[in-house]
Amino acid sequence: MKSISEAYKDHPINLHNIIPIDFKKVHELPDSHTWPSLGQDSISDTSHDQVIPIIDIEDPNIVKLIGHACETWGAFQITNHGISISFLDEVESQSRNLFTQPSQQKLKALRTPDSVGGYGRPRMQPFFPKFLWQEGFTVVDQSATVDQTSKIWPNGDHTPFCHVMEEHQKKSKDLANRLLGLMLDSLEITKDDLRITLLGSSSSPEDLKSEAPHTALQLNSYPACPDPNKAMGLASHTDTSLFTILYQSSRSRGLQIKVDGFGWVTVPPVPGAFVVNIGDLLDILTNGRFPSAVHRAIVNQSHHRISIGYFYGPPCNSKIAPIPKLVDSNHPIRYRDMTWREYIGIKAKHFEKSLSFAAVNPEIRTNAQS
Ligand SMILES: O=C(O)CCC(=O)C(=O)O
Ligand SMILES: [Fe+2]
Repeated sequence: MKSISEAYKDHPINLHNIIPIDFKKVHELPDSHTWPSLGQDSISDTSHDQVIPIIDIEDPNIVKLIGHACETWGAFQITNHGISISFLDEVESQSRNLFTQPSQQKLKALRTPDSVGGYGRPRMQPFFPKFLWQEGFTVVDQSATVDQTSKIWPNGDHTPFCHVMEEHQKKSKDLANRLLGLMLDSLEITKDDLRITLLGSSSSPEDLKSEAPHTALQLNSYPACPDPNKAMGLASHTDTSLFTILYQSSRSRGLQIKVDGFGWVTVPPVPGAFVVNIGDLLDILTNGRFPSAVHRAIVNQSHHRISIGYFYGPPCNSKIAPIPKLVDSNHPIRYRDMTWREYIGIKAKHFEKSLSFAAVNPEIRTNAQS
């Protein structure tokens, strides 16, 4: 069975699209990074700030609150989750530390065209004619990360970074498990129902535990930008995860979610909170009940913004299909069965139209693609 990292190898990206510019040397927005058609669309409307709910994980109504947020917005912010602000500050500061290294050092950890982990531009880059104002570092495999970061920081200085990222992945995994349970409860779906869809009826509950979920930590860096209204951090997209747990630095706004009837809504940073957004895989598994959130990151002139996304996925050999209990005459089946690997292939080819390609009837579009 191929791993997901191996599945990505089937869809290599052009090297030109991987190497970020040296942002420190750029004082005017280059034409290569100027998005002419953004106009007013890039300006956030602060009056809509409170649309995406902020939920305390210890709230007695947590199941209802999470279910409502997922169905309505495909996203929410979660507080009181047990991961301390001081720890998150450390994760942010180690990420900042990596991105403030000289360009020639960071390039030593450049991901190869067919790999997921390491330093580089976002995987979505090839879908756009203009470059994004972003550089990223993806942590998938701990030993590869140790290897790559030891090239960025010679003399063993990579250890604190690697240690904190490993801890963050562990803590995020526990939180993701807890959130998944709450999301399923809100739909009256058990973990067994989910397991049978993902791994088949001959699998056992131990299989879901022993088959490690596929996860990745995505560190995003958006340096202060000379002309933010003409630049784009990460363009409109949905995540290829069950859901994503995102930490954003509290100093500057940047994340926006597209909401029907509102347009682009800014998700303001709440100190210590995570943004949770539904990804394509949970959209498919819930038969569209939890829509994958369309989102993007805009940039600003004064701050170097950092965000850290934990992409939570099912085991690598999973089948992705609507859970039968969520399909009935009122909720006709929206998506066809496929393996996760097949979906990665669809995404690599069709990007934002991927959910339509997974739909039984492509005319029935999810609101993830409006
Ligand atoms: O930086 C952000 O707020 C969004 C990051 C994001 O969407 C991603 O990493 O997929
Ligand atoms: Fe995203």
